[in-house]
Amino acid sequence: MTIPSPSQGLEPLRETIARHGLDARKALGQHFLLDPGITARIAALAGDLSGQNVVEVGPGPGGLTRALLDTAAARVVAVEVDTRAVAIIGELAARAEGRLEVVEADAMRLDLTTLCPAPRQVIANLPYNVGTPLLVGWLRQVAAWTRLTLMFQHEVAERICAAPGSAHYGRLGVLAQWTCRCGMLMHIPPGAFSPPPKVHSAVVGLIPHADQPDAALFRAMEQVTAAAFGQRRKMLRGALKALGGESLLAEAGIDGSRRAETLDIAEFDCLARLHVRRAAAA
Ligand SMILES: C[S@@+](CC[C@H](N)C(=O)[O-])C[C@H]1O[C@@H](n2cnc3c(N)ncnc32)[C@H](O)[C@@H]1O
Repeated sequence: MTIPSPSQGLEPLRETIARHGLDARKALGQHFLLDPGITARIAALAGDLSGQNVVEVGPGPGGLTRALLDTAAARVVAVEVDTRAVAIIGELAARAEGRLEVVEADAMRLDLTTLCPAPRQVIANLPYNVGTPLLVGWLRQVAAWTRLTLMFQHEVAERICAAPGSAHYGRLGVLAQWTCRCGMLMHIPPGAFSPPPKVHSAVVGLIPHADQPDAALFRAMEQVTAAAFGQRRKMLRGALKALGGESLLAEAGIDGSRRAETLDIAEFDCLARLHVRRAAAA
């Protein structure tokens, strides 16, 4: 016997969108995925979701939400700021036998970890305009998540996964790779979306490391990377002047004439730990 999937028998997404007047708004970064083949592939990239609670940010008309309900996830909590989309997800929730909850809120102002107990994951096709600040916020307490499977514009995905020495390597990549194992999982061309964006997109997977920095160390890493990459053409002894410059670098065993993009994650880790220790001793 085949068990019907929760999304079987639902009206096509284009009809749902038209019925609710959900014309895409640029200010909300609305580019919708309507192809169930693509949304199923994204849901599959998150791995086995049995027993996991999933937070989806920005479900829009619910294409990815439908795919998530078709997995073994225990529960899906969808956070959406657009009232029109909230109404659509509310209809879907009414058919989902308690497995879907919709929260009308701005994800930038919400602590997502309060929405469901662990084990939990974030899976989302993020609005381009707030994707980076949302990710940095989640990295601050990333131990709360089993995994994050997130779609960004392709250039942001490249920055998250960039290796030292590459053109895309910078603050975002250091923060992400310092706290998580990061991988580029899937490329998605503009034509897959309605309406199509001007840029390509990519799905990134982030699996938190077992050891995580405390809040003070994370703040120190934000300060060190902001200073180092804020003036990336400068030698580190100049760029890190306000944080101790040559003396900090000498204690870390790093040549002050190097530039930020040549430092690997372990070297940045060393600088952040020294910065915390020096700040505590001051
Ligand atoms: C790129 S669309 C993705 C929609 C849907 N997940 C899909 O794949 O078709 C981004 C969604 O995020 C929502 N959104 C934008 N800013 C948001 C915010 N600050 N908090 C919550 N949702 C937001 C938009 O309304 C939109 O539904």
